[in-house]
Amino acid sequence: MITNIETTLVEVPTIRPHKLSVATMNTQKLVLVRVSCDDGIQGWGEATTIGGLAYGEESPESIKANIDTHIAPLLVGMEASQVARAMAKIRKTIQGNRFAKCAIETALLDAQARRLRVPLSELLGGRVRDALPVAWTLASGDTSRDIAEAEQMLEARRHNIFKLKIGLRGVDEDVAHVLAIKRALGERASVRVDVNQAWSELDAVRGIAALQDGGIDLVEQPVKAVNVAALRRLKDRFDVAIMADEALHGPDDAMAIARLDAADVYAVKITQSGGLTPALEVATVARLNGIGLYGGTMLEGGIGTAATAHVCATFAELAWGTELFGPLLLTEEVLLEPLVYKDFMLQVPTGYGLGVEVDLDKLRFLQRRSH
Ligand SMILES: O=C(O)C[C@H]1C=CC(=O)O1
Ligand SMILES: [Mn+2]
Repeated sequence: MITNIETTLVEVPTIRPHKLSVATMNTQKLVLVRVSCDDGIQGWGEATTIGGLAYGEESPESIKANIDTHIAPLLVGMEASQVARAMAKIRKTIQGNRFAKCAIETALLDAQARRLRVPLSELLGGRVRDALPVAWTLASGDTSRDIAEAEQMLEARRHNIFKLKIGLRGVDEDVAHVLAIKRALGERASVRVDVNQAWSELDAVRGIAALQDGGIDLVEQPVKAVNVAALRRLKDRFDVAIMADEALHGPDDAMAIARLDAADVYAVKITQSGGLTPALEVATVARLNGIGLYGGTMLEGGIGTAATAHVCATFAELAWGTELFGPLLLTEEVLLEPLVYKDFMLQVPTGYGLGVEVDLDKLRFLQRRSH
């Protein structure tokens, strides 16, 4: 039986400013959820988002309030091992709140996988891989600093895929910045861009033409999320891969975008999808429509990152790898043992459940420091 659900907000500084077109992050606010059950088993989930309300319509504070006030009371007293039944009740009763639902589903599945003594991936159909390629985002805002950072990552064999955040500056300035980095790294790395919706369609036509010529491999969400028609026109016009990110809010969007043939690649995010099960559905829609997969992040800490890793470990094809580097952007670790990154890959945890243990002392310390 589910006996208690607790949500915790902790604010952690990033290792350097992380500049996106929608926000500059100097800290990240982690939203963590713990579900306790009467058999003594606990499960953890995460509902971290980016930039307060700058990126999406759920804020860390609204997620906490809605879980505490509206979602937890629905669940307490329910049978903890019946995860699908619990989630069906929430999905029927609660509109929206995808991030909150994701954290709850993650925690329930973590608890259930621990109960069954299997890694979470085995509850999701079973893993076909134990390690995932992992990109790093260069977003210091400074070209030479970004190049130095990329060189360090290549040298350490931690990342050889780089995603550049653009859209804050003018198109020409951004293109010059990206192409300078691509020239410096050459064939040693895959260089991709994420515009985070900042461009008009005309900007995108100009920008993508130059990026494609310069050897950039992928362009993520160049135009507004709602403008799926423009995304489709860009996909038709260019050979470079076009990825849908903010346009994807779960399986229904995945279906709609696939019907319009508007993207080459989907960024699968468990939070944006509303949970692990709907994220798997997004991936299935992609597979059935010949759309490539990429494991996305909302720059979560170790819990959300591990959860996505278990999901991505079940994908037969993962042509574009992942960007599951969230914990590496933070100055503080919330896990007792950090996730393992080596040889350009994130190792998918092998222990029961998420396969990660939360450092409760660290969490208390971070909580005190956040207030
Ligand atoms: O993809 C996004 O839009 C959000 C996020 C993922 C990596 C990163 O640096 O920012
Ligand atoms: Mn993105």
